[in-house]
Amino acid sequence: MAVIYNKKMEMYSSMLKKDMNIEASYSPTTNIMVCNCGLVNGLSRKALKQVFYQYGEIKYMIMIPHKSYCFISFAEVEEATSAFNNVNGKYNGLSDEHKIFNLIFTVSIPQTIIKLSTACPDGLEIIENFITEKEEYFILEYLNENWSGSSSMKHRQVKHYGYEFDYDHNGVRYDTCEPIPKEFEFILNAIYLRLKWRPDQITVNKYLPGQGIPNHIDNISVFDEYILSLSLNSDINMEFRKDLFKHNSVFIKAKSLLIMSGESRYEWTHGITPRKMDLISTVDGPDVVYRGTRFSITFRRVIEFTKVKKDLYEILGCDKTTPFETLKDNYKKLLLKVHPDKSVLSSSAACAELNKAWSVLKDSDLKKKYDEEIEQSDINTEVTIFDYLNISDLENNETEDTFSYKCRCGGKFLVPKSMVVNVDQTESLLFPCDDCSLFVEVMLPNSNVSK
Ligand SMILES: O=C(O)CCC(=O)C(=O)O
Ligand SMILES: [Fe+2]
Ligand SMILES: [Zn+2]
Repeated sequence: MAVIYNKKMEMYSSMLKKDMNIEASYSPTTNIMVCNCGLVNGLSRKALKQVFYQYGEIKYMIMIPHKSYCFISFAEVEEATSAFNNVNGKYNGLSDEHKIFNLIFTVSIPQTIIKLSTACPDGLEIIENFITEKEEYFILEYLNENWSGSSSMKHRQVKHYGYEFDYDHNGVRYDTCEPIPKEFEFILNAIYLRLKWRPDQITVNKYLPGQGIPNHIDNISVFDEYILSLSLNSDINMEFRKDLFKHNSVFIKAKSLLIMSGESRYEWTHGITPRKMDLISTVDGPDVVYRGTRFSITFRRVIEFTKVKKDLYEILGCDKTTPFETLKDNYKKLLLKVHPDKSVLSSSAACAELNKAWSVLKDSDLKKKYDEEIEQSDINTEVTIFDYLNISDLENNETEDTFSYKCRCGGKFLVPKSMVVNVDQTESLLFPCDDCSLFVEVMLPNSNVSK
């Protein structure tokens, strides 16, 4: 029997020859190419099998990443012939864009199983089943019930706890933000057991199928060395990129915890492509899986205020004594590295930081002023105020001569009574936490300061 292909099918066969160096066959073989459906348009192995299994013993299904065709191989020519006659050009029961397959017989099929790169960037760790199904359900229930107050970004919804980013001041503030709910406590504890690290800022992202998050590096001057993400309700591919050419797609299952530190946190961007499905590796070869609604909980720790402040010289990799020409060279080199046009690694924050440093240090007057400021800054270290309090806010149960107040870090602010009771002062006083770098400001009774 000779098979006659129309013009369109002839076009597919010449594409096949060009792409894969595989010949179309004008008599039946065991091999069939599905010309118009493949991984790139979301055809899964399962759907392919569903169409063909009834015609005989399927030997291979070859799916090729990023291609709109695929191959199926039967044990016998008769089986393939029957499949061809029943499926080609006919409604096959699948939905939408997959409902009609155009087929050709081929002399052979691609031989090498195409593998997706599964290497992880250094410093990236994925812990599968970090929480149980029950715990996942519990958190999802909580999030769904408490989702009001979230803000809609272009491609997802977000909600912050602990601290939120203040775009006006390019820093974080806790006073406008909901505290971390106690429902998350068991996760924080499990994280602490593992990393001896306790996050204090949480972002919950909600992605519908087709939504994603642009490639980015989490702000390095606000958050410290770990960025964690717990995935809920749907698996997903996260894209990691470094320089222009390094790209890894990492498949992240629901209930798993992603830990970014080291290179993966500081040198690779991460992002989620807005798509309804993902390409994944299976033991049989590549496949597609469809996304559901996904929640992710990102855990971060805010760098205490004093650490955030970076010396302008440090930013340019120099010091006070570096000659002007070297400063200028460094600035140019570093800018190339972070500039959005030059590299996917770009972070606009890094770019802005460099420009800020250079705008001051290139100007001899400003530089002189800045040098004087640094000398002064040992004396005027800035502090972060955790809360403004009246004496009545303080707890009286510490010791006979001391009030106390709980810090969000678990530590305490200790306030000697002698400093605040029956004192003839009209101002307020600052008291440090005994465990972290935060302060409370206590208004004295005579004070007129209202905040
Ligand atoms: O959804 C995720 O897993 C990642 C979220 C993320 O990168 C972020 O919130 O910074
Ligand atoms: Fe992130
Ligand atoms: Zn504290």
